[in-house]
Amino acid sequence: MSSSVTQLFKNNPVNRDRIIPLDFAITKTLPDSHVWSKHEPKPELITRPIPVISLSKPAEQGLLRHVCEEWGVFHITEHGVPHSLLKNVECRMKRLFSLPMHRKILAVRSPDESTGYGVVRISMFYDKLMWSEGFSVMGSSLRRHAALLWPDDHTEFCNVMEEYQKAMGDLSRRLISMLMGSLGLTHEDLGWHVTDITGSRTDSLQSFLQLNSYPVCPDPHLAMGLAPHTDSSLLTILYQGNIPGLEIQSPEEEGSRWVGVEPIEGGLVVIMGDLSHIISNGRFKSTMHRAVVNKTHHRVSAAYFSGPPMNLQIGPLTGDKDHPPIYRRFIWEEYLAAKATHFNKALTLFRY
Ligand SMILES: O=C(O)CCC(=O)C(=O)O
Ligand SMILES: [Fe+2]
Repeated sequence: MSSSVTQLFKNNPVNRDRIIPLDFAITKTLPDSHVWSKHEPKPELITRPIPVISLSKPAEQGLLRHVCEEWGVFHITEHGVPHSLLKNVECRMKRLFSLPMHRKILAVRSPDESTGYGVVRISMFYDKLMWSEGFSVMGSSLRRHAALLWPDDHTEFCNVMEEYQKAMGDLSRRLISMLMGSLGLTHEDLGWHVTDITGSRTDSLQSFLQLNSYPVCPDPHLAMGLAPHTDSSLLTILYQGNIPGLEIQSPEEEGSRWVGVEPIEGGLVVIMGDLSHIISNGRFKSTMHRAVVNKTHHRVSAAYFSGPPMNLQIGPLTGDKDHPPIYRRFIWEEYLAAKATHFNKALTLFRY
């Protein structure tokens, strides 16, 4: 991502005490700092299967628009990312997060940085702490941080993560084309709707990889893995292995119920981000989601966020006169800055 994003994090530093997670490996009871339910009662959970879209069946593209409007989250299968790569990523993540705390701390991100080891950035919006830790990768930060963790032995980790980022980049581009297609738009239209301030078209994606770790929790019903949020991306591709934990807000009863997104073997989860909601003029949902923890399994997930270059102007597709744009035009960087300050209220600031 551009240096202006780095600047964005510099302008919104996080208190250093709040970056280093608890040493979960030696914590046998849930400390008060991590007790959420007294603070925010957990709504009842319901189970409803999340739609599955096979990328090998072009006919299913027709389903896509409906699924994006209704759910904003879906599984994809036959996506072309080798199963062995997914398993390798999972295994490397487990190896990273199983390091002793004194090693992980060597790669801790500094208060004004976006990359490295630490709690997720949204922690700064909550009094309570989450039962999770993360490793954020952007641009060239991967090799720098991995070398701090494993001075003599980081090449394989970096190779796997780079291969994964490449696969996710290709898949993101393919999904974005499909999503535009489902709105009746061509790639050319995407150029028109996503043009830079000088008016020229660009195809390069900006991306960010967030590795999440949710250690085994002594009291999962009182803890929170990752607090409810929407993603600031165009779309996010999530690999969650085979341990459940991701939950989305029920499409029927916003705010009151959560639906568990059960992993499907070899599948990936696609989450529509705020930018898709805006580009589709509010049609596509950027669904509120969260991650819960469990008592028996260490869960890891890899979230790949993608979006347009930072200085590109984006805005709703010019609808017809019955559906005038409900959001103003802006650049992604502006949106991220608003999100860094106003978190879940940022979207409303861009409404007409
Ligand atoms: O770990 C998960 O299931 C969710 C991760 C997520 O929502 C995120 O990293 O933004
Ligand atoms: Fe997310």
